[in-house]
Amino acid sequence: MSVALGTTRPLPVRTTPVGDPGDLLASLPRTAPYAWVRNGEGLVGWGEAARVTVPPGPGRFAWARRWLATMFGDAPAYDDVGDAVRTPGSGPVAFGSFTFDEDAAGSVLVVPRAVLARRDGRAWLTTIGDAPLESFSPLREPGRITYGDGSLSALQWEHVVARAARRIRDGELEKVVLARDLVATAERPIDVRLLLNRLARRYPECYTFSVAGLVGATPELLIRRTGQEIESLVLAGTTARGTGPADDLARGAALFASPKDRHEHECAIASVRQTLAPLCSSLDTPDEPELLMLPNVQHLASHVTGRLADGASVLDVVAAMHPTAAVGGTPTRTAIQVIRELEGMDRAGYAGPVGWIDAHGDGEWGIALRSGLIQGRRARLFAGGGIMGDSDPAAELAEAQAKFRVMRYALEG
Ligand SMILES: C=C(O[C@@H]1C=C(C(=O)O)C=C[C@H]1O)C(=O)O
Repeated sequence: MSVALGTTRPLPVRTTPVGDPGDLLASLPRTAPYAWVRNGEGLVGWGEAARVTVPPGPGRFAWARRWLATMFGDAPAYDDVGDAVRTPGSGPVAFGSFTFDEDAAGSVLVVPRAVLARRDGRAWLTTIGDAPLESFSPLREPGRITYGDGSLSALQWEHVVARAARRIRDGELEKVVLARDLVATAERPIDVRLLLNRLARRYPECYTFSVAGLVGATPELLIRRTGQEIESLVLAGTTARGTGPADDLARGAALFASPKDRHEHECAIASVRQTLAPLCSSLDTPDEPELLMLPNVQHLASHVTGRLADGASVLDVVAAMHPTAAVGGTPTRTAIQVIRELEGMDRAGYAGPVGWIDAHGDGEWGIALRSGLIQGRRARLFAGGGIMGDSDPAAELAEAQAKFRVMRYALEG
């Protein structure tokens, strides 16, 4: 069965099971795709059945929620959204990217015309409308990549870090996350699909994403909602990879024992606990973090699980959580003010929520880290880290450089 999507432009929606589609990312026909993939599972989409720019301001998530209700209806019956698969991510889906700063323009929601998905051995295809789907266009290499400073040079950014650390020592705040940008320019237009393929291959444990030009592979899951169950992976505290297994182990042990990094992590966990607790009937946050080893860095990581007390959608939970202290700071309001004052750049969607939501309010949203904003031949790349009172500017710069490696690899191969 198929029904109308939206009120002004009714379009038929159909979700049907399909055989194993192989590599989801290899199925993308065009260069401006939507993606959310980890370990070969997830959703990819293309085409646009509907797209909206979310107005900035404190009510932006509520606005987005209302827009979704007019598009999908409020908790519709599966038959009413043409959904024969009936699982999180089947039926119509919106991909979204929200700017880090609620006052910045550029948050978007897009309902792709086609979504291909795989989870737990099942695969399905959702289509919206009756027009034929786009045909495949070959992948394009971007050619040579050159890099330039974004808003601040490395040296200027180190000064900014030093100023932030001083303000923390003076007692104005406890933690602030500062980032910088680099501008990459390619010889030819950048084919986002090529970046996605490289990211997913090199960083299978991360969420490889693409929404409206924002592309990356983030290790940080802000929130997953599956019915009443929620999950989050909180990261804060970072060290580089070692020169070999023994060095990795030694660096990991030093990170685990570092009071600066443990304090930084505790700020992030506390902010997540504080925002999730009122929404949950049960919430489990580990007493101690674990080590997450990625190809470029190691992080302190805490896996948080809980059960929602009422019918909050994944976007309601995103609204409550963003920005966590992993990307903002502690206390949140002061940290946001310090970021606005010191960073000297617009973060756009970097460190903002990115992900998808279905018609039943289930979905997965990450924090858009290890990412870049792709526009034609240009890419703005972003990376940063948590600054504490005893932060060493040179070490923070080195940490940001290690994080930039993700997108540099995506561009250069
Ligand atoms: C800010 C970034 O990452 C965040 C900061 C971290 C840290 O300072 O240790 C670790 C993981 C992320 O929560 C980034 O990747 O740009």
